[in-house]
Amino acid sequence: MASISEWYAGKNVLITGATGFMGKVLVEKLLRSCPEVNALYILVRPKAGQSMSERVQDMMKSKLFDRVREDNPEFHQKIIPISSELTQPGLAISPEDVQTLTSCINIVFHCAATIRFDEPLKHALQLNVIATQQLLSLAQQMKHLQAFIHISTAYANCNRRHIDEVIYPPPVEPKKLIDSLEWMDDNIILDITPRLIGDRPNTYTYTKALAECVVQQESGKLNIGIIRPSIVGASWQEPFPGWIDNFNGPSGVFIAAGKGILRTMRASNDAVADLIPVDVVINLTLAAGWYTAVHRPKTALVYNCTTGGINPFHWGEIEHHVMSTFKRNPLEQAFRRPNANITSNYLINQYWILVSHKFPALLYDLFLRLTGQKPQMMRIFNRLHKAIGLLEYFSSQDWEWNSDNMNMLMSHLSAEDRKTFNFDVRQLNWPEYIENYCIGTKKYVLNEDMSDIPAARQHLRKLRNIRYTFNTVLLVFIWRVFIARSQMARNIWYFVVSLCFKFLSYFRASSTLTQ
Ligand SMILES: CCCCCCCCCCCCCCCC(=O)SCCNC(=O)CCNC(=O)[C@H](O)C(C)(C)COP(=O)(O)OP(=O)(O)OC[C@H]1O[C@@H](n2cnc3c(N)ncnc32)[C@H](O)[C@@H]1OP(=O)(O)O
Ligand SMILES: NC(=O)C1=CN([C@@H]2O[C@H](COP(=O)(O)OP(=O)(O)OC[C@H]3O[C@@H](n4cnc5c(N)ncnc54)[C@H](OP(=O)(O)O)[C@@H]3O)[C@@H](O)[C@H]2O)C=CC1
Repeated sequence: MASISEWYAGKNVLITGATGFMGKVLVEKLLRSCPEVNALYILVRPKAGQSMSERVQDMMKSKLFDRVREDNPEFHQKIIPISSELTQPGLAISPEDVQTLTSCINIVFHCAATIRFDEPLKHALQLNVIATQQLLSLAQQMKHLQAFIHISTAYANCNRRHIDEVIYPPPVEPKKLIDSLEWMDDNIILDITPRLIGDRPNTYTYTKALAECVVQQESGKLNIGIIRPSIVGASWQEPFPGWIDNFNGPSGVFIAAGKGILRTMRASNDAVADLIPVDVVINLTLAAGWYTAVHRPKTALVYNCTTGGINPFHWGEIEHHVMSTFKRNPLEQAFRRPNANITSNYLINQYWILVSHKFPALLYDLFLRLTGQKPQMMRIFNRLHKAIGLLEYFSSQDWEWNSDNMNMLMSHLSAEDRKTFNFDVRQLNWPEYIENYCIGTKKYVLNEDMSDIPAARQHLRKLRNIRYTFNTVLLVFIWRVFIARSQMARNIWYFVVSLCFKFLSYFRASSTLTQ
């Protein structure tokens, strides 16, 4: 049987969400490990004043593509951007492009989605569900299509504790919801959203569950695979360790902790931190594409792509390794020395928010005002609290995912494919991974230079001295207020001093006797 890269040789691949975090890694891996692939058609929209082609040019220039560029400087010729806005009817693809896609595509990877937890329901539905529906209709017209791979999330069914590799009944019939929301006013939708999402924490997980159902309903005669990654983090090995380019999920939390801004967060020390490296997810996705096309399973196969059941690591351990990495490799211009703690206790967390977040922010903003600058720290903390508030649901509890299909897929790979498309997370060394992850946020998200680490360490020493000075001043102040003004405090103070004196005299006398 042909190896995975042999199978991709000569194939035309359609990718949605190719400008996103996972999409980019998918494009890079395909070009690097399947160099004979014929063409990658990517659906891209213009954004933030940049045209579609400018965005694709920028993407190809990024560091992520360094290894591909080295192997094949002409790699960009294999990337064919197609203008598309997924929220528009017909995905806003021109009739000529539809013609091209339906006549040549062999495999589709659907990565595009809105992953914002606070997305209004109507928009999340439009992108995560209706766009998926439209893409499936387009796929039905593709004459040479061999597989359709949909990227879902392991948290689509996070209202269950144990999650099997099956498509669960949807919380509501997607078509009925689409029809109802079409005529409803935005304010009414906002009001009924909590009732609709029920025991799911946000519109993201809710619409991703509906999307899985749509994939099942609209699949017709297509060969379908569904990948459900848990919390996707920086790369483990490929194209180089620690690659990450966004603030999503844990990355933003790590950065905020490394900058000394985040001091406390609600999370359970003992809960499994189900992080999965992005290269693992992409290797599994490509292998699943190959398997789906070659073996044509009778029903859509779901792959839970998680680490918790295979090689568990906990939030408490993550906290320890993140802090120790950022102490050794500090971020530039930290606000305070990194010292974040997680706790599952609501009141303790609120106390530390007050003492370690709000109070320093107030002081710093006061300092900024006094020096004629614009106060900004309180605003930053408010945004941070909103973001971590949305993540706490995932860091405070455990889920169990069945991963039989992931194991089954691995057993079908040749020894060579298992190396090239490695998704065996038993080999993952967590402390090393977390260290590379944190360094990756420094290098690739914040674009900080590793050669500036001595200066960053010097800055941390300065912050430590400021803290010591501040604590000393505070102590003297307390002395003045309480000890100097109250007779009882003075008595206690004299009692403590005389006790220390007696202890010292006793210690001196006994050490003279033993000589
Ligand atoms: C040591 C402790 C260990 C414990 C550690 C526990 C970790 C516990 C993780 C659980 C993780 C679950 C993950 C579920 C698994 C999925 O299924 S994955 C899907 C993951 N999705 C996400 O993570 C999306 C979550 N994010 C959101 O929903 C929205 O970004 C938020 C949080 C509501 C914020 O919205 P917003 O205030 O409108 O801000 P947003 O537009 O996103 O960003 C504004 C700007 O701030 C920047 N920014 C965002 N965050 C930051 C930041 N932290 N710092 C600096 N800048 C930032 C952005 O880059 C952006 O810059 P510009 O592009 O404007 O230049
Ligand atoms: N990141 C994670 O931790 C996890 C992600 N997933 C799933 O993986 C997939 C990819 O996620 P990730 O790469 O992190 O997400 P990103 O937000 O990084 O990427 C989303 C992609 O979708 C595209 N997109 C969004 N809206 C539109 C639109 N209206 N028209 C055209 N394209 C659009 C974006 O394009 P543009 O650049 O133009 O905005 C971008 O390419 C998603 O399906 C997500 O649900 C699952 C589990 C965890």
